[in-house]
Amino acid sequence: MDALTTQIHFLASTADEAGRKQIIEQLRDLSFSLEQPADVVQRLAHRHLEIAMVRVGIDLRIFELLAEKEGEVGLDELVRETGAGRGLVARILRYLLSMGLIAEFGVERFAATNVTKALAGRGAQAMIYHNFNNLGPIFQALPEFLAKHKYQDVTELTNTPFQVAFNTPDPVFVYFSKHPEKLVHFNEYMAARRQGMDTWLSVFPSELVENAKSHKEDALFVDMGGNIGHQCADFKARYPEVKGRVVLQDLPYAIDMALKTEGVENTVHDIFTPQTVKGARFYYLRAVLHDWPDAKCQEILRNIIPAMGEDSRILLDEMVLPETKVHWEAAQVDITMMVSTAACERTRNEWEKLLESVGLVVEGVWTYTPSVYESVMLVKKK
Ligand SMILES: C[S@@+](CC[C@H](N)C(=O)[O-])C[C@H]1O[C@@H](n2cnc3c(N)ncnc32)[C@H](O)[C@@H]1O
Repeated sequence: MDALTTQIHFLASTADEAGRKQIIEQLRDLSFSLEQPADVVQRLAHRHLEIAMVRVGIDLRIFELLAEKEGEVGLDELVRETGAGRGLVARILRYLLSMGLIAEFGVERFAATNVTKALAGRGAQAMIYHNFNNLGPIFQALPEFLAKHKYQDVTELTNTPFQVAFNTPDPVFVYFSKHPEKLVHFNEYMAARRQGMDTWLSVFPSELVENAKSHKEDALFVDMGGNIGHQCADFKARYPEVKGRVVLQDLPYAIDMALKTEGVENTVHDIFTPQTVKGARFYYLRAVLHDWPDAKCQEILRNIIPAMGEDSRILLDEMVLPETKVHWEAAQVDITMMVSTAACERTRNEWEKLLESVGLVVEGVWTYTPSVYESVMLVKKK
């Protein structure tokens, strides 16, 4: 077994990202194939507990305390640093260890693993908080919601498990506009989620940006629904010399928190109103259309088209799902979109149909993540 493990570690260390993910999937399937029915139940039935305990670990800074040290950390030190009860800390550590989230070196001696270090990161922590605090109650409401609606497609923005969970008639973004404090973690996660990883900027042909015939006063890049402006900042950093305005657009609650990046204009704009920046080279929307059902996407796109000049292109930075064998990371985001905004992730066919319905066509697609199929689509008027 040890020799096999060494070999697998070697294979993974020499594989590219797609290969590494494939190894993880094969090992998962191998592990599942060894399970008896009782193992399956034990693995699945306590899934809620895992994220609750990870949140507790984050609240107590356990992952950071372990990750900050090079070597082992004793139970007494963790008790002292967290200020929590000794018995409680010991039980939390026992659970985290049993789930493979930290390492143990003998009695009451603990250390960080690569998983611990990941959970010590701000972006990962923000995602855990958002999923536990905001998505948790929605997932809890899902089974009864579906039963009540006789398992029909979820298509109405104001009739999803989200409204049940948050006891509101408002659609998600209206609700969060009124409760911006609930989105702090989400915004932080959105900003951090691709740090150090490939983004659309890694795969999109740079000549299409560099050859833009922009003047200083023309708009080069308009990031619609750009949240707090991390994509604008990345774009500016990647193309510091290219002339043209870089404009961030979002709702007031996001713009109020926006980064102040030199050369980026932070502006309030509602995607359901006509685009006011005319003739921009690129209207960029990342993970925006996946928040909306088709009819709403059509509305968003129809509000951009009149502003487009001959050279204008829409850049959709979204998942493009394959027709078969969708990876679980993508499938879980698809369900998350359904339960909160009656929206979905789309296949290439579905994207093309949606775009065609408003007179747009896909000119090119560049994919930059193997498991979630994140891709940038270059879109023009027909
Ligand atoms: C899933 S987030 C994506 C954020 C950003 N594009 C990214 O990829 O990091 C969707 C964004 O759409 C924004 N949004 C929602 N409704 C909007 C509206 N009516 N007008 C403008 N922005 C909106 C939200 O505030 C949020 O920042």
